[in-house]
Amino acid sequence: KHPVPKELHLGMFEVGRPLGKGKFGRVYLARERESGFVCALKVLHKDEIRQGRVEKQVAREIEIQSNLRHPNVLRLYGHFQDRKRIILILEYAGKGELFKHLQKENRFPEWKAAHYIAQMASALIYLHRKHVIHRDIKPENILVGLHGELKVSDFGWSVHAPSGRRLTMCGTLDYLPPEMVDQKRSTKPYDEKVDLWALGVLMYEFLVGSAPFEDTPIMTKRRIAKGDMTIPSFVSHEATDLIKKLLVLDSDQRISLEKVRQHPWIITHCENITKQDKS
Ligand SMILES: CS(=O)(=O)NCc1cccc(-c2cn3c(Cl)cnc3c(Nc3ccc(N4CCOCC4)cc3)n2)c1
Repeated sequence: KHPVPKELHLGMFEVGRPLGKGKFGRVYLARERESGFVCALKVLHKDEIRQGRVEKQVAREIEIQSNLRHPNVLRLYGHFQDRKRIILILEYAGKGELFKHLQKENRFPEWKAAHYIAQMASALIYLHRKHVIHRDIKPENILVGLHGELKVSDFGWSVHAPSGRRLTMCGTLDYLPPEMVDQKRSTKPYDEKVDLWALGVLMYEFLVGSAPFEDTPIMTKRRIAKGDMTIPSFVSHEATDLIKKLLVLDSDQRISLEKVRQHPWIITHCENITKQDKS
């Protein structure tokens, strides 16, 4: 067993391999000495946070995520800091980034996509009850637990894989709802219904393997504002029906999360999930 270099020990933790790295820091596998508890440590560098002028956002994201308890929301157990760094103690998601799984499989079979969408609907129902709007639902911000369960993981901090990610990734427009794309038209900046639109984009991407409005940045904005997308014929009628009820330009007309969970497409594929999880 190779000794972990001294400087990597953060007091009570033994720090393991890096899991991912990005703009504001790296994520490491770690184990808490006393208990042997395995977790992930996200190390944020204070000077980079200061440069990025995102101190308030970091505080808010920590505040939000530490108060959340849901099987499909990645836990933030705590955080601590030393002179140079802020370290977040996060739940370890045993199967890594959903984005990687989607990339490898191209697109998911309908039963798997339905299970994932049902879990996302449960997570969003929980978040919206706590008045948290995720605002950034996309495969890159979702991790997979050891038993294949989804974990909404990014409350403001996207961590990028060491390996190449989709170029459009940083600041992709694909998931933006019309009310945020089309400034003049937007009466209210946005409310929790932006997560419903994003859930529709996510469902489309799971089933088709690409986002519904994927195009050049200019064209993507135009197509989102018009809801200009085509659903391939290999997508089932029930799935097509649900996508169309989520990707509705008028946010007030979008299907509710409760109705998503009761939709025939979800029911036929997730007999047990919806009954079990009444949270
Ligand atoms: C190439 S990749 O799949 O490793 N992606 C790199 C990457 C980028 C950003 C954040 C993470 C990340 C963050 N995590 C947090 Cl926060 C909690 N658990 C994880 C967490 N867990 C994790 C669990 C397993 C794996 N493996 C599984 C076997 O195949 C190689 C990847 C990776 C990450 N990963 C990983």
